[in-house]
Amino acid sequence: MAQLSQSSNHVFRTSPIANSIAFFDTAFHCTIPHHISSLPIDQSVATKRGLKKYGFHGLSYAFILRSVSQFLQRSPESLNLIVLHLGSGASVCAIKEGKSYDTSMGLTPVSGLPGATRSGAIDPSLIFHYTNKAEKITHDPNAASNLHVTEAEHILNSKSGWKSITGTTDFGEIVKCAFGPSEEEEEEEEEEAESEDPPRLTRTTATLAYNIFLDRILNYIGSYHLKLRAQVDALVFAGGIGEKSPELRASVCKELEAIGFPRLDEGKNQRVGEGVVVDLAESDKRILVCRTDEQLEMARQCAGKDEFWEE
Ligand SMILES: Nc1ncnc2c1ncn2[C@@H]1O[C@H](COP(=O)(O)OP(=O)(O)O)[C@@H](O)[C@H]1O
Ligand SMILES: CC(=O)OP(=O)(O)O
Ligand SMILES: [Mg+2]
Repeated sequence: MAQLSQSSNHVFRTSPIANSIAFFDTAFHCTIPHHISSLPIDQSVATKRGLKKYGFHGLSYAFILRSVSQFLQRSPESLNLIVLHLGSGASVCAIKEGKSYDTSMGLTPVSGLPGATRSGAIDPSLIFHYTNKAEKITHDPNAASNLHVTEAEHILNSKSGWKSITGTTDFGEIVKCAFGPSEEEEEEEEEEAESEDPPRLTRTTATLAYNIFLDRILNYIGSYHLKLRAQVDALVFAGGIGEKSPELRASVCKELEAIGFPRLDEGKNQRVGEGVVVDLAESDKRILVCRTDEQLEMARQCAGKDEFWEE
């Protein structure tokens, strides 16, 4: 938020007469049913402090829903989708009858899928393993203030994920290393690297990061497929990784054959054709890639407001 507000200040300074319009990346998820967005905690605390699942990447999901609806020539209200927005921050959304029904990020983007520097969902007690005063856990608020939990939160948000395992935030590099040619020399180097600090990109660390990501993605697809009662019109890949990694798409889709998704057309998967939405396999359950565009979604939502066109 600090970075965001700094860039807003820059805009106010450089373009003082321009209208400023704010978009909430959470707005798309306001349709998530109460029991899904609610946390199993004291409800009076939750309500008073606004503690619930908000979800993120909403602008991207809005763009994807509209684009897929146009591509399939079906109304958004008739569509059930499982959408994977896989970028530096990654999330999954179950769209039921054109509305967000569940999503993997929560109160903050740290929950759900792991990402470039985020841990994703973990056992919450893990944060106490990052504090040096964990033995002081207590209901006494004065003692609790010494726990340095904010540092643990920083570690889970900014010092975890791919960066913490491989030393890089670039998933493209991770894929190259995990699938690249294996050489003996490289393996020797890896053995040395394992005990090294900070973490380095080796075949072992790259494969671990890749397999963790795949495993967590499958957790959500399985869960959302069931929640949508197997009535899924399309699985959609989006975001930098979803759009550019044929390896990850192939790994995910191979597992999905078990729940009735079609076999991926490997030619189409390797060379995704032109267009905002591209089909990778034709069947009742489609597998699509969508080149998402959050900026265009904001511009489109602005352009749709009559008040901005009045003289
Ligand atoms: N060819 C590729 N294969 C796999 N991942 C890729 C490839 N090209 C880019 N990426 C990854 O896409 C991610 C960035 O995606 P993007 O949606 O732009 O993220 P964000 O908006 O969250 O910064 C980076 O992790 C980058 O490494
Ligand atoms: C919420 C989030 O992770 O955003 P981004 O994909 O831009 O990192
Ligand atoms: Mg992004």
